[in-house]
Amino acid sequence: MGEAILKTHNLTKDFGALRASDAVSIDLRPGEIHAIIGPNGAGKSTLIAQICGSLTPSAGSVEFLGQDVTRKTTRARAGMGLARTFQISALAMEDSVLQNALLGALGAHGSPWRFWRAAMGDRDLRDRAEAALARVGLQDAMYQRTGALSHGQRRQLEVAVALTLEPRAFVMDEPMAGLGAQGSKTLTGFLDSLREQAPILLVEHDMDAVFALADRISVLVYGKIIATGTVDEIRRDPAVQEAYLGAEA
Ligand SMILES: Nc1ncnc2c1ncn2[C@@H]1O[C@H](COP(=O)(O)OP(=O)(O)OP(=O)(O)O)[C@@H](O)[C@H]1O
Repeated sequence: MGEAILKTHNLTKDFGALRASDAVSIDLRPGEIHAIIGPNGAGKSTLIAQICGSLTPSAGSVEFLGQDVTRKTTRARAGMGLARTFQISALAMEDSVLQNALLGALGAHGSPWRFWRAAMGDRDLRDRAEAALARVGLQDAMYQRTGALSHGQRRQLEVAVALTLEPRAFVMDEPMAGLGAQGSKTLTGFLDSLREQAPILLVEHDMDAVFALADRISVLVYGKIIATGTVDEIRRDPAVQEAYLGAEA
């Protein structure tokens, strides 16, 4: 695997006396799914928020595509191709699937009606939106109301929206949350193929999904990375078993 696309260097975040991220250094390499796991309150969301720019670190830095982006806004990072998905659904439920993909392509969520009318007429944007929908398997649902999609299909649409921006890396926050067993299985298969498009930093509680998908896993406990390795290495690691996986492993 080549040079890392995304890296953190000693990323640290204090909330008063609580150190929620403690000198976290991880990287995301081309073509991989790197999962971050850890018990509730371990600092997974805090870490992702600093990587994406919605939370300022107390110390340390974030590097994306070889650039130090620690001081860049969320929007600037997104513009460079850092695609965050699934944290809060940004989909407009009353709009059609195609409209949502188009608005993503336009980077214009929340823009007035006349903007999207213009977007519908823009062949290039429309091609990009349609290609992204085809990529996630939603080409037949293009004209459906987004609110009528299943939870799993909405996740796929969120990925399509992200794809229209030609992402260089995905950061995914619990994509399996709220999906049933079948939905998780379908989404797992889909994410498996998505890593070729752009590598995925995946925070996920569903261990079946993590073990099925991850090329590498990092285990976060009390804000610190206690181990990084392949699925087998992590399953066998005594410190990980003690701190987190227990009988599950
Ligand atoms: N804005 C904040 N102010 C104060 N403390 C915070 C804040 N955000 C998070 N924390 C604390 O930081 C620690 C890490 O929280 P975080 O939400 O990052 O963990 P997590 O691993 O994402 O948990 P979960 O798996 O439950 O989502 C927790 O002790 C939490 O209470």
